[in-house]
Amino acid sequence: MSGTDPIPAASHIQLDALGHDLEGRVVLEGISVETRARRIGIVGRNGSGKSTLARLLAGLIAPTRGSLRVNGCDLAADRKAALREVGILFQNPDHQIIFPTVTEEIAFGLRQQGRTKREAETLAVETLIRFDKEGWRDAYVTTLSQGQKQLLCLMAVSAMAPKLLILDEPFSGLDIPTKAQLARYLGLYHGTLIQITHDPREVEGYDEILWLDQGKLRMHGSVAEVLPAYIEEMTRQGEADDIADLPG
Ligand SMILES: Nc1ncnc2c1ncn2[C@@H]1O[C@H](COP(=O)(O)OP(=O)(O)OP(=O)(O)O)[C@@H](O)[C@H]1O
Repeated sequence: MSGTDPIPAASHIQLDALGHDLEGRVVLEGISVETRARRIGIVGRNGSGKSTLARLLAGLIAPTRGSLRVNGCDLAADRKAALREVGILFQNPDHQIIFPTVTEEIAFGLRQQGRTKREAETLAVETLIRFDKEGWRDAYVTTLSQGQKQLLCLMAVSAMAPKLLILDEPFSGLDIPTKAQLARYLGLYHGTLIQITHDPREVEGYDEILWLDQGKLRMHGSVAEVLPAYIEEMTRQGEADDIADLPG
């Protein structure tokens, strides 16, 4: 990637007694957090509510209870603000990509932000150049590997220049070299980053960690405060056998 984005101010995230139900089940409850940290990790076991919190933070769903603001905006109510403030990368790029070619895919988000067709295409090409991928301009998405598709998603979201980027385990299915390469591209994103993971190693260098446990905020603090306690608890739970338990 050549060139870097200007460094924006850190995002202000405010969650106040946030709760969310899915199909009548409480999935998140009583989450209160205020932070301006630049690198935030959200850790927790499978089913602890991490992806639901990511979707709430991106304004893709509205909270059932409480409130959520990013840079003062209620993103679920203000679609324009959501497109300006937040980008999200999902685990499966096939759930994110909707256009047949690389340039069309990158241009789509820019069109959603209100740019003209010509502006969107110009910015899409500029983004490809910034990532040293100009050769991908007319490539068909079906010809890309999973890692390349994730890079396309990262380019598409970067083109929109969100102040907050949420990663919902986008690299979890990729091999180690592909992961490392994508992490390098990601290192050049200078906005606020929230990474969802169950693997504490992925967020070791982060500023703050939120630990979700069965839909509740178990801990919020520095890496040094939260990760050792999380690892100890995960090790303890690994020695038990709750995999057979079905939700009540
Ligand atoms: N559409 C849905 N309808 C009903 N329940 C759901 C739905 N999506 C998720 N859930 C439930 O909500 C809970 C939290 O799910 P969520 O995907 O947010 O957790 P997660 O921490 O991201 O899990 P994982 O690490 O496995 O992705 C789980 O018990 C899940 O079964």
